[in-house]
Amino acid sequence: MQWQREREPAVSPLGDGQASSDGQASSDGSLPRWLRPLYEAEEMRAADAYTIEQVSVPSLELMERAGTGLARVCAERAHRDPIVVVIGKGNNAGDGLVCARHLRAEGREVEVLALFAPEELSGDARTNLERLPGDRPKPFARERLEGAALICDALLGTGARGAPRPPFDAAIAAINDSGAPIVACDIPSGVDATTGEVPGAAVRAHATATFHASKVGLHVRPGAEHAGEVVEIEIGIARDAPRPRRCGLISEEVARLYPPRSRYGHKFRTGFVLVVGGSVGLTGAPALAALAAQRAGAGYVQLALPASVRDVVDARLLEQMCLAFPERDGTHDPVSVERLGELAARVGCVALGPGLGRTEAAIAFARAAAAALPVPIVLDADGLGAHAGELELLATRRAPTVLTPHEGELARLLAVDVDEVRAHRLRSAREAARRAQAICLLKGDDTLVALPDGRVAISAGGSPALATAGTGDVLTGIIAAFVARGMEPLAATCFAVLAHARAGAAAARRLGADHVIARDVIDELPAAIAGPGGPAPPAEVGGPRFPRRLG
Ligand SMILES: NC(=O)C1=CN([C@@H]2O[C@H](COP(=O)(O)OP(=O)(O)OC[C@H]3O[C@@H](n4cnc5c(N)ncnc54)[C@H](O)[C@@H]3O)[C@@H](O)[C@H]2O)[C@H](O)CC1
Ligand SMILES: [K+]
Repeated sequence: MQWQREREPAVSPLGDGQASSDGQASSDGSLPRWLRPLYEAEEMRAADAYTIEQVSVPSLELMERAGTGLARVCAERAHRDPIVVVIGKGNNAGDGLVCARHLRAEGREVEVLALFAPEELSGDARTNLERLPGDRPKPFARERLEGAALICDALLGTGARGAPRPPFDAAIAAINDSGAPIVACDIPSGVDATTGEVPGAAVRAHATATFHASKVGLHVRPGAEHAGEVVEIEIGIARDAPRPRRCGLISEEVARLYPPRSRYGHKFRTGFVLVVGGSVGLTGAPALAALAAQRAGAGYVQLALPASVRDVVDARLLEQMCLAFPERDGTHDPVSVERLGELAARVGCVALGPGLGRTEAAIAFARAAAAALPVPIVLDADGLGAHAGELELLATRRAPTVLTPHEGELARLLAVDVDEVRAHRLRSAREAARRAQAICLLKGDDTLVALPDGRVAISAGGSPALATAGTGDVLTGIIAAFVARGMEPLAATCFAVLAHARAGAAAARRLGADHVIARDVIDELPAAIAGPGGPAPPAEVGGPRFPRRLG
């Protein structure tokens, strides 16, 4: 298995192994089927233009459907009147005007507040201004929001670039200050639809009615925190219009790629994981990663530990094999890399880094081990720290690499400030993936899984209970197990993110989100991996196999 590089056979980390059997496009740079496509602004514009030009659907018709759906979402959420629709001057404003017309037609009291004079509106928006029955829009003023039962934000949509300029910024602040429920038209004004970045003022919506399909920016923080509930509105975009190629939401369908256990498999073949880490005082992390790997389906799990901590870890683990390795300053000695390489030859995946420590020896060891190991690795925790500012070192590896940083670790890897990563999560994850020629998983409720070619899988999240110590080690163990079982690295990483989130949510339901600890997440893994339908054993392991008698 190799990364796609010049001069090397093109084997995509997206899962060509499944491409033929599952019919999943991947090697051509499109998204696999188990990612639910998310649109960037430019991709949505292209799909829009295709529908208008190739299928001859008038742009006004698309706007009509968009505004009709938006009105439904507003009506559902406004339990009294008046509803206030605030408009800018582009097509987003046009959708808002259609929405206002439909709400008035239903007998709702609707006030339209405009930032611009009618002659400044775009063509379709102006047409819909002319079609608006009743009162004309009033110039926007903060006081006019007082008493609003609901505000519809139709200021800026996918056509916006950069921080909202005056007068948008002040209007956005006033909308947020009003205290009224807010429904955003397509995207909360101020959120970048392509990146989820929020470079200035941005509306904090309770719900977003987004047209055709969801946008990237509604699922990546900080934009995701502004979106509220996301409602997709069908507007009749042509079926064969260009589809997104860069980002998608990890869907339940990825679970189908989890390989069934063969009746004839022995413990090594059902997934052999080696956890390399541990140091004096840091023994829990490798133990958690190892336990998680085995619960996630690895048939055999070994731990390579510095000699003096071996017995400590061994006393906690029954099913996993703990090996003692040469030690320096309480952690692994770089001299042991050669032995590690020999050991790893039979291994399906190495989890490198949990509890390794940050001494000079640890750093030298992690770098040498990552460079030398000829098998897939998941690099976590101190294994990542050892590569701070040196991501390029990983690009020469000959087998897949998965990096699993949180924002602070990614900042150190890229040698930038953590605020920079926080504000540009997509860009940062892509940058690390490109420089390391690796999969870069950036943790968060909106976990991002970036590939070197810029494609990104995004987690739908929903598991705040995972914000507790040790859950990162658990995630590392799950990824390692899935890779060791033979899943392609991207599918393995994404399914691990999904299973981890499901397990965290299940543990929270059982114990309360504040009381979940990492071990509880491991306990929930079997059900989380099996999914809502329960485990699906392949026919060949469906029960005892007795010979059938004829006659
Ligand atoms: N298929 C669809 O999804 C459909 C979408 N529709 C709606 O159209 C908008 C996109 O419309 P567009 O006219 O391209 O852009 P906007 O309405 O977002 O506004 C652009 C407008 O704002 C100015 N501008 C840009 N950036 C800034 C800034 N930072 N500060 C201030 N002003 C800015 C720019 O100059 C323009 O004048 C989409 O979101 C949907 O709501 C269709 O109606 C139906 C099909
Ligand atoms: K908007």
